[in-house]
Amino acid sequence: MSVHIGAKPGEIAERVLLPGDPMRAKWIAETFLEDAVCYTQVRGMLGFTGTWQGHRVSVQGSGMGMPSASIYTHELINEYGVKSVIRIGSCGALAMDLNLGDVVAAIGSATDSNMNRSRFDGLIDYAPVADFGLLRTAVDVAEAQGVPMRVGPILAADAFYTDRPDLYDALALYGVLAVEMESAAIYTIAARYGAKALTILTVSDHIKRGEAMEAAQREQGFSNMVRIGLNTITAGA
Ligand SMILES: O=P(O)(O)O[C@H]1O[C@H](CO)[C@@H](O)[C@H]1O
Ligand SMILES: O=c1cc[nH]c(=O)[nH]1
Repeated sequence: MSVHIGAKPGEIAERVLLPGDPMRAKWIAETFLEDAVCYTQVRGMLGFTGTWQGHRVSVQGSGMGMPSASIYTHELINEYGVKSVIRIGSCGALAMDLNLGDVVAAIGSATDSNMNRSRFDGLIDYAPVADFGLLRTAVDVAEAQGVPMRVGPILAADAFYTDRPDLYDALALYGVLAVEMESAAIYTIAARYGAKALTILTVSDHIKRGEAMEAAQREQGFSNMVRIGLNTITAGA
């Protein structure tokens, strides 16, 4: 096992979906995967391996925020040989033409996190971006599924509750679609260690309009996103 994942060598697939919420990992494993087996319960951050249409896939909770997501991304790639990860998350929309339940793929991720500033001594504003191949596949998969998927930049924020909504307004002026809390770290760590990463999100809240999804809406919206994630990560397998 690694420090934070209780799997034995070989128990985790090379392709991993990464929801923030460990209970979403359980729901995905139980709802979509065949023969799913739980390989870790360390800190309650559940992980499962099963098959999707005959292809081996794992789904691992990554927690909330970049410090937590960094730990899981680092250990999956460096301790378990994971080659590609797709974050499957919820987000708050900034763009006025996004609605609750819409699916967003993050081409790149602005961040207010200090993690990358300290990596580059504050001298470079590194641009965390999605793997182009995964993104291109996801666009094709979403189209084939008939699910409209918006592709654009997002913000990975350290704080869920912000004192600076004016900064969100400014980011929206620059085309930033939505806010979540992990993508910049996942993109950066995947790039650093030679793995592929993508973030696909469902709009659970509209930050500017003050709207939030009902529980029933979440399940349907999240199902579209999970199928896009599974079909994308197993494409060409
Ligand atoms: O739905 P998940 O994947 O947890 O993602 C979003 O939800 C959490 C905040 O409620 C943060 O982790 C944010 O990024
Ligand atoms: O508003 C939101 C909704 C989901 N996730 C976030 O980080 N913010």
